[in-house]
Amino acid sequence: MSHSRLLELSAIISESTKALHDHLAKNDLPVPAFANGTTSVLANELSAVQDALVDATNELQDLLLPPRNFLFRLGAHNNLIPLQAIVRYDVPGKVPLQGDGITYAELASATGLSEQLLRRFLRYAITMRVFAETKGKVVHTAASRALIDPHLRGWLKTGSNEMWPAASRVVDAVTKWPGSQEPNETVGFLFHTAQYGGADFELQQGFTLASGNSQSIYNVFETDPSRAADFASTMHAFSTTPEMSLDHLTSYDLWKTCKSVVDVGGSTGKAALALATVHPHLHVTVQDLPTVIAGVGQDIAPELSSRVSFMSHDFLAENAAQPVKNADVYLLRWILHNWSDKYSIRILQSLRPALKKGARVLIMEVIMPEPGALPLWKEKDLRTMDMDMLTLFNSEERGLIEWQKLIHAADPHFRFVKATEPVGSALGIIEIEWDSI
Ligand SMILES: C[S@@+](CC[C@H](N)C(=O)[O-])C[C@H]1O[C@@H](n2cnc3c(N)ncnc32)[C@H](O)[C@@H]1O
Repeated sequence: MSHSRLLELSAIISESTKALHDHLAKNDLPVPAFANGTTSVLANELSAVQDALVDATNELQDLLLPPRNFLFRLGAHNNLIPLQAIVRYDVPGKVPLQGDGITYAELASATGLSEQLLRRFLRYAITMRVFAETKGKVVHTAASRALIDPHLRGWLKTGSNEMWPAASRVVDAVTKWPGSQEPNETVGFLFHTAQYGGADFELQQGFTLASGNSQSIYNVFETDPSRAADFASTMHAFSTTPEMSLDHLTSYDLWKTCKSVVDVGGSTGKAALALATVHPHLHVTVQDLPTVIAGVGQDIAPELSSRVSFMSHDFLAENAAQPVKNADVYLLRWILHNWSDKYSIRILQSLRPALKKGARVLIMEVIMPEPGALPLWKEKDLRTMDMDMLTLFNSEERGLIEWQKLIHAADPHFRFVKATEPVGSALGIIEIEWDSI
């Protein structure tokens, strides 16, 4: 590294901070602050400045820490201890949103934790800027206040109760089952099917997947409503961000020229309803597992009910062939990243008997960037998702070349048309044409 890198970083930080400050001042917007939870959500038009600042300040810190301290920070597995305690004892809901805060003694009595233990948990969390302490009292920061949102709290519960213990055994699982593509040979699967109660399950191959591998955490959670609710919150927290907005789907250019769509693994029909609302000429069939589809669609607005229908279909059942023939488009949104190549190929192949020449298959998924193509903090978020897919499903987030290989492996008659990454969308759209009779 040249000596001037420090000065380059300092210039980026100085110029970007000034641009940010001027924008906020000119538009009379609040300045991001930790104290008492002032919002730090920046508008879209500031994202380039935000990217520059977050990456440059991180790089500067990373350069200045001695490698040993740097590694200690990276390997701080116990960051999740106070965070798990905070959500389990609902500390965010017990700290006043206004005023000068709450004493540790008051908070201890509200949570049932001892004052000494609560103080230890919170003082660690405070070093991560989750809560702050002023004059001996606990007050909110932006991050602790965000945890009042039940969905974000559910996400942190799933993260600390389910994903954390599972993550600790991922390397054991890949060592035990090298190269496996089986969803039941992941620690995530074993964990989710083990008796709830912590990470004391045995790492063993104790399962034969029922009905053509359709068993998944979606099914397993159905037997445990509280875990299911936290997981549903996690999915809600992920899927309601602007990056996951269905506008990125409905604004795709293909819809104007087609009439019939099958939303494969379409869950409770949110994407289908959005498509049918924005494009009044479209008819959409939603398919998902029977347990997901049961009872769905009763309360659809009358103007949509004739154009959105629901059917159960297990895309991995024995000899599963797509039952809706000759649709114009088959949509797979956020499906294949849950499955290894072996099963993703099977899911794509199961469409073939239904496809007419020229039919389109749309795969809406993360398209992993090449290293360095995105701001590092955003790339890291995506690589986090990739690790989650490995943990839970033995699957992966794929880059464009991997998507193209997968599609070709499913059938050379699947012709790659284009990949589009709508501005501001977490998911890209890969368009494939069925090029056979
Ligand atoms: C990550 S969700 C995506 C849902 C929806 N497409 C969306 O974009 O929000 C994956 C969906 O696949 C469904 N699924 C899982 N295994 C399935 C199977 N074997 N057959 C049909 N659907 C399945 C799940 O029930 C779930 O609704």
